[in-house]
Amino acid sequence: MLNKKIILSTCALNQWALDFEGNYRRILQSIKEAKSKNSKYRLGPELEICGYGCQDHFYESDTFLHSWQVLGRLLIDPECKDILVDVGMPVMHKGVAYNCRVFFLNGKIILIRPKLALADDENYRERRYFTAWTKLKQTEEFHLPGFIREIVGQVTVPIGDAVIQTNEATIGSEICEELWSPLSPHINLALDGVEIISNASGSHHQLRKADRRVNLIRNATSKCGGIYLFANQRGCDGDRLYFDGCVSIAINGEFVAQGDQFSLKEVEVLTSILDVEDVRTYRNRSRSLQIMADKSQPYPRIIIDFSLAINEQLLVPCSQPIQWKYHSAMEEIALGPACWLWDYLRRSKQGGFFLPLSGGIDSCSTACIVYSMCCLIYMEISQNNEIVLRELRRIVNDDTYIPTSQNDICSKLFVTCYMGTANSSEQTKNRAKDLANQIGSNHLSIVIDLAVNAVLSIWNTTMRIIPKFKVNGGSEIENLALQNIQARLRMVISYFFAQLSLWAVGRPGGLLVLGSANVDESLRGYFTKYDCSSADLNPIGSISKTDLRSFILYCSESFKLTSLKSIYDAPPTAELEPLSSDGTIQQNDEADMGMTYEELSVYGKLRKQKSCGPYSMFLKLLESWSGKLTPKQIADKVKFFFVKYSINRHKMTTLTPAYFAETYSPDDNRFDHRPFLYPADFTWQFNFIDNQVKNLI
Ligand SMILES: Nc1ncnc2c1ncn2[C@@H]1O[C@H](COP(=O)(O)OP(=O)(O)OC[C@H]2O[C@@H]([n+]3cccc(C(=O)O)c3)[C@H](O)[C@@H]2O)[C@@H](O)[C@H]1O
Ligand SMILES: Nc1ncnc2c1ncn2[C@@H]1O[C@H](COP(=O)(O)OP(=O)(O)OP(=O)(O)O)[C@@H](O)[C@H]1O
Ligand SMILES: NC(=O)CC[C@H](N)C(=O)O
Repeated sequence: MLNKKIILSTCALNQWALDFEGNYRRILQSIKEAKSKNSKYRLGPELEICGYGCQDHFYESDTFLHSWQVLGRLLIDPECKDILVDVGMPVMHKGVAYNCRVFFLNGKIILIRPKLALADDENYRERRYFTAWTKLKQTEEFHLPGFIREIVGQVTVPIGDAVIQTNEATIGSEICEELWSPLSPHINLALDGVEIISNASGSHHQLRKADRRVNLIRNATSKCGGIYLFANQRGCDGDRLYFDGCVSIAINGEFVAQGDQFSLKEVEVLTSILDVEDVRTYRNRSRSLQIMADKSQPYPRIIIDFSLAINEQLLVPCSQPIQWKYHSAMEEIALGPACWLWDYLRRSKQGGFFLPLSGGIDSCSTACIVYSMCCLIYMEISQNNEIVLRELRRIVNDDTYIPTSQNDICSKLFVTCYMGTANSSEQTKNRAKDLANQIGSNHLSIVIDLAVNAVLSIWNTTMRIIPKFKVNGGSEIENLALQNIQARLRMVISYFFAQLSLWAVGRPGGLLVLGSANVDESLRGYFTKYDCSSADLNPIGSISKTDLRSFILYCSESFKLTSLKSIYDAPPTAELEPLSSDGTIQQNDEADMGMTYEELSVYGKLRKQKSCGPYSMFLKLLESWSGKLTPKQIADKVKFFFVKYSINRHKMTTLTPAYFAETYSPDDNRFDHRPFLYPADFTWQFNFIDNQVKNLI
């Protein structure tokens, strides 16, 4: 009986750069799962064999060799038969490295399809390692490595911009960035009658980005018709990025399957049953498409005698359209960094986290993210996720451990520590303690004055001149030095406690130190270099204070952490200067910085997202602030920001590796490449602004 219903699968895999063994295991599992659902085609993420984030390891011939070896194992595996498999790996052809898809079926390689448009902006550097294939709609012969020739019995296979024609439908690739680029291949593929477009991605999480992906896929398939499969990596594959799954299947502008964005599952396979005739009918109803399709130049077609349909499926209904469900930005902050921390923790083989908890917004947000990680672990274990339970048992060094709640997990994985000095208040100490009690962390409250005084007496006995706080008559430089020694000693003490805390309770290993400097503090340089923020990892390093404040409110409601209410209401303070005689806090972040966090957020976005130098920032703010401030006041604010930003830019070179979450991130290691020695008086730029101000008076 004529049957045009086909079964297709896509997947999200938690791959890890250079973990060939684990990557192989996850790929194989996804193929088995796809087959168990009767699927005839399985698509996986970009560069899934070696992991997307190998970076400069793509210069190493080993990375290519081991990728071929993994492919070889897949080719001979009986589990990989009777299904068209589409895997991602780097391939070198005539001495040129390409980022490729390799299609294989029943032990034979069908096609190697290199990426046409490489990702090179923001966090991506693909052109550093790969070359884009520019020979559109052309193929060449690829000479297979010797040990692969022996497995497949082929000497060469086609490499290039071709499509695969099965018995029912034609499949074409559009690899990740190709969807985001202006001349996306899906247009030409659709015009040439390709019904199935498969997108293998290595696409990272960014707050509020999911809808861009969804819109791109929806637009592509509603304009051109077609079935679209989106595969993606998920998890931390060894760097600051979190790849966020969101795999999906769409047809003719509607989604029929949606995968998780954040999850601790290592393998997720989505399968749909779709009718190819629906694509043809949809396209046939668009006259303009038909006229353009008539003129289309054909792709080279690799024809295989293979059916994507199975007859028994005739009575099974096709997958139906679904409404795409988005996470709110606050849920994204709670879930993305939590999943990233879990991957980092288990892969680093450490015993948990240590957090200096001050009772302020930033360190409390970090604590909430760790708590969110514990909730996810508990949920997975409750749903019988054996891998997560096995990993947790290994981390807590107890083969029989069965967690009773998220708080129970928190008590094993998380040490929080309030480190008071003479300048700390009872209020912040109690806030830290209350939050720790509610999340169940193993909380310490220590006093570090002994250490501060020890350093001061070394100075005093050596130099015989005693520095004083400003309130006691000291100068600016004395005041800063006395603050910085407290902050920096907290860092030294944190690492010491992190190293010994598990030893003290008879557990092996150590803890990872968490830092909690936010974007605005980093941008303004309002933190001490190598203080408590110089940690192993920072989950909130690319999130602004304004987003974190909303996050604290969100957590107080969704995790029922009532102690967060008073943390939200308290004005941010460093508590590094003396309290008043009645114990109240004198220091205030915004007064110290000379600007509000709200203003900083605006400057941060204009500087990075809108690429504003001093003059264009002045112009933009003139538009939005002119009702409440004079041009001179706006100019002064802009100049003040740029001076503070530029004299502190050197601090970005030592920033703790942070979860990448936002495009206003100032992280100079990957995302925001700028000098760290600036002509901070910006004479030319500021004079120009001043002249404009004169014209406006
Ligand atoms: N261009 C440049 N390239 C490389 N290094 C440069 C440099 N300019 C100065 N430096 C060096 O930088 C160092 C000064 O920077 P740093 O030691 O950070 O000290 P600094 O920036 O002077 O002071 C730290 C600031 O952070 C504030 N703060 C607020 C809230 C919390 C915390 C906290 O830590 O908990 C701190 C504190 O109130 C103070 O305003 C000096 O060693 C100086 O020589
Ligand atoms: N008393 C303290 N005990 C433990 N850690 C502290 C203490 N004070 C500061 N820290 C650590 O140093 C980091 C930087 O301090 P900072 O005052 O900038 O931030 P915060 O207290 O978390 O938040 P806020 O800016 O809202 O006060 C904190 O995030 C925290 O990890
Ligand atoms: N790997 C890629 O090609 C990434 C493409 C795209 N810019 C993204 O962020 O998803």
